[in-house]
Amino acid sequence: MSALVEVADLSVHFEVRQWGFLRLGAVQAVDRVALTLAEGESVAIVGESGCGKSTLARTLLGLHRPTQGEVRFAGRELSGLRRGELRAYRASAGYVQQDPFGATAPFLDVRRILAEPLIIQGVGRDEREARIRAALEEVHLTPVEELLGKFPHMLSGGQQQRLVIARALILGPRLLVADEPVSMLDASVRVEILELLRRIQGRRRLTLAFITHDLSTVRHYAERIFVMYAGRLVESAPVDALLDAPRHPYTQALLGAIADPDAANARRQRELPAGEPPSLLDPPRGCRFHPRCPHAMAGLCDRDDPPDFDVGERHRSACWLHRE
Ligand SMILES: Nc1ncnc2c1ncn2[C@@H]1O[C@H](COP(=O)(O)OP(=O)(O)OP(=O)(O)O)[C@@H](O)[C@H]1O
Repeated sequence: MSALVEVADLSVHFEVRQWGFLRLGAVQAVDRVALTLAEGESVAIVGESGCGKSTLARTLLGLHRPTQGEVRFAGRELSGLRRGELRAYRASAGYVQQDPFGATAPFLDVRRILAEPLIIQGVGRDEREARIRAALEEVHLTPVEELLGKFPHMLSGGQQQRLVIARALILGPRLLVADEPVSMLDASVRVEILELLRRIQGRRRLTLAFITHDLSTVRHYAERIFVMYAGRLVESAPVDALLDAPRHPYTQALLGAIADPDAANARRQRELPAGEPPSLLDPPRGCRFHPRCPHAMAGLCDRDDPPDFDVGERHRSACWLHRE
């Protein structure tokens, strides 16, 4: 499989200022992340709230500029794109946000919401109408005729997220970034929306980056998992290897914290280690997980940054435990 997205040594830091001028420091939301997504691959990026998942996702979409490092899409570096090229890139990369309610303008009807990206790309009226109808069919927002004139507040939460998905797909992207696409929805519609995304991903051979804090759902929706902690990528592996034999102490703790309904797995129900993720304004030296890690080695983990170690087939873990 050829690479579609290549991220190298990527850092995204946000300057924090008081009264607009006094520099307090920088939030290291994403720090020295490297990853590659293959064309047609479905991956999940997981981690606790505030670990930098959304910042990474938005940087893949060209919405944040890297502080350091680069993001390449189909071989082209995003920060080197000119305005017209960036517009073309936006057509290649769809975005499904967490909050479907806030993602659409309340005063536009469904037809107009879906027409907007097509108008920006200069698509003519007849073709627009045909593509809008096809998009609504694809996400099962039917009967199409009835839906076209509705406004977002007339739709249920699940219907609104289908609309957001239709809009993300309408320009025929090669990459779809879905940031916690079901976390604001009722439990009853979550599976439907996840199934829909999976079917569309398979049918269109899309590269799907699925951002979530919920490891319990990813087995069904991703081929590979990337685990983030405090702005860093700490482990990546094919989904079965990561869920069945996690190697990084943070992933092990995260998995242990999942309430697993399967009694055979009840022994895995542990708590995350005490403490909070560190402040990204002043992250700990060495491994960022070391203050919470049960295996932390004094003089090493609190001093030196662990590199990525190969611990299996396409399985990498950034932990000093693997150094032999
Ligand atoms: N524009 C910004 N300016 C300053 N700090 C920011 C900005 N955007 C994000 N951050 C900070 O960067 C860190 C990572 O945030 P991010 O939203 O990427 O995490 P996340 O893992 O997606 O969390 P959540 O699941 O809660 O959305 C947080 O500390 C957040 O406060």
